[in-house]
Amino acid sequence: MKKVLTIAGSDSCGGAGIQADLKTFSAHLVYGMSIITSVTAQNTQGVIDAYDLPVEVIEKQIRAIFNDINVDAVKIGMLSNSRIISTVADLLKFYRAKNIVLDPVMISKSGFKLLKDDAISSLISNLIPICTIITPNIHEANLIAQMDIKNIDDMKKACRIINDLGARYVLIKGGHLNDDAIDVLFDGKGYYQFKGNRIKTKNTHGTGCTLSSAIAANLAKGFDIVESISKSKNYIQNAIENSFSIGLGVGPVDHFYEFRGVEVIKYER
Ligand SMILES: Nc1ncnc2c1ncn2[C@@H]1O[C@H](COP(=O)(O)OP(=O)(O)O)[C@@H](O)[C@H]1O
Ligand SMILES: Cc1ncc(COP(=O)(O)OP(=O)(O)O)c(N)n1
Repeated sequence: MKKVLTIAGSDSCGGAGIQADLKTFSAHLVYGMSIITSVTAQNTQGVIDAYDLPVEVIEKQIRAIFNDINVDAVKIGMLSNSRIISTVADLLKFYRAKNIVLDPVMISKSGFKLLKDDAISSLISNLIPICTIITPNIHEANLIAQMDIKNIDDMKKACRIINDLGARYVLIKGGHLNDDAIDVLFDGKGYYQFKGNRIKTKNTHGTGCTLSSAIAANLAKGFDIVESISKSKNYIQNAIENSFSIGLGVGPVDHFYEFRGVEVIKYER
């Protein structure tokens, strides 16, 4: 059994954060473990507040896992401030963690800041160089690459800039652009596009968390990066297709797994 760890915040309504990650791990038949960094009071209408755990408590959780268990992949989600970021980065380096998937969570869909403004530089200098893959959405990629992404060509350019910051693989998600939901991967040499049909729904709570956790699960299982993303893209497509309303606002995606394959286009540099 492959063992996958999420280091992220708790979402009380269960659609994003730790809860989405663990559901995704279970659906991928890997054993899920969790380090909670922050507790959010959150529902389908938005994030009401967030309470960070002391770094000492986060450190103890990480040491408890790595001192005992062989971790096959790590997904990183909400780390809200620079102290938490540097603590997590130092410990992952110390334990030589492998298959690190960094979802650089910055702001919820409802507009609540899940990462302090002054911590973005710490994320760039401490976490990007140690991750295997970073999975920013358009907004996050804009802030990291200092760009204003409007189309696929801009996504490719931002991928290159973020790759230069030290991320081995960069996957920029196109969920927030119009038209098809196309995600762009840069592997340092060439580009791949992962194409999804845009699904007309308001229920997209937890899409980013789910995609990054699925990638971590697939990397843990031994798939290469392109296969891991392809399978995960298929998973999120199904999850959004089956999303549903549970409250008055943005409902969660669901966690079914059915592999149908996805169109992948490879580009030379
Ligand atoms: N309406 C949609 N239809 C199909 N795929 C979507 C839709 N919205 C987002 N996605 C996909 O979900 C994944 C998460 O993307 P995104 O929503 O941009 O991330 P985040 O939750 O971090 O903002 C990506 O693969 C993206 O292409
Ligand atoms: C605790 C917590 N972590 C991350 C998010 C962001 O989730 P994401 O899938 O990127 O998008 P939304 O859920 O905000 O739509 C979160 N909300 N809470």
